[in-house]
Amino acid sequence: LWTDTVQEVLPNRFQGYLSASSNPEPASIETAPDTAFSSCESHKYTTEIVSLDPLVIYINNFTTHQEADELIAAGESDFQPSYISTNTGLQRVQGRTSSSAPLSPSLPLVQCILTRARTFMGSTLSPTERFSTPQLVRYERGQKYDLHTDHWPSHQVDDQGRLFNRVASFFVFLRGECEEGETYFPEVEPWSTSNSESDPDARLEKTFKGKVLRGEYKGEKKGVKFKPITGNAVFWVNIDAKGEGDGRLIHAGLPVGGGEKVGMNIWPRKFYGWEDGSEPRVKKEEVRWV
Ligand SMILES: O=C(O)CCC(=O)C(=O)O
Ligand SMILES: [Fe+2]
Repeated sequence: LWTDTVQEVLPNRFQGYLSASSNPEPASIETAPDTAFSSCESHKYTTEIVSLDPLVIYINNFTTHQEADELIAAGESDFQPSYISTNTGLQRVQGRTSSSAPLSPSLPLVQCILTRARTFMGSTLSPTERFSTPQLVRYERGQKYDLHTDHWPSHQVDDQGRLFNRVASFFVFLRGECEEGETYFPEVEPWSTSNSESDPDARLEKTFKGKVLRGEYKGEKKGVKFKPITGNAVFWVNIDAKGEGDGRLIHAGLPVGGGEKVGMNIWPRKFYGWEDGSEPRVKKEEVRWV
């Protein structure tokens, strides 16, 4: 039962339980309340496309308010000043003043949310392509995350020699009780502003009812920003079909004016071949997930 072949065909939420490194004693398996999985499977989200190219999708009710609170509670004791992940390791930078907490993917609720994200990704992820450890980010008054992209400028190499990158991002607003603090994409024009509308801002307001707004950069109207609303999420694609990073997805967490904003980063990873050409460094059956 504990072979990789079995793992590949199992739903994502069970894969962790069966990994070769985990204890296969059934008694040691942490079980989730039935409600966690049933609410997970029968998700209630709806979607609206903000931009087709690059692809940016607004997701209403990606989590329930209860799930959002439970996710925050799960990471509560692990918040640390935020770092960024670079080619040379983790770094503290002035441009990111929030605090962050990792969320263990083995927690049933976290697995549930990752399963939801995997289902959303449809056929774009293979069963062996996994998610980075999800991350909570918390901002208090004045805290922000300056313009950045979520993908690495060059693909990362896993311990098997495989190249990987963050193909897409979900940013989920888990607590939106704040002023300002929008997630801002200066290079993404919402579709309605490119239509021949006499007042694209009014049209945007009408379409998204205040959830999605025109942004402003150096005094000029530019791009799009998303208001933190508990349970809602923004999804976008970072890496194009050729495996190259799309700089148009540059974005920022604007400074929070007051109150508190908590978000959750979910980063699906895709593989982009092997570091040393096409040859795997290890035999295929020895490959373990990262
Ligand atoms: O806080 C936000 O609105 C965006 C956060 C973000 O982009 C990130 O953590 O990578
Ligand atoms: Fe980001």
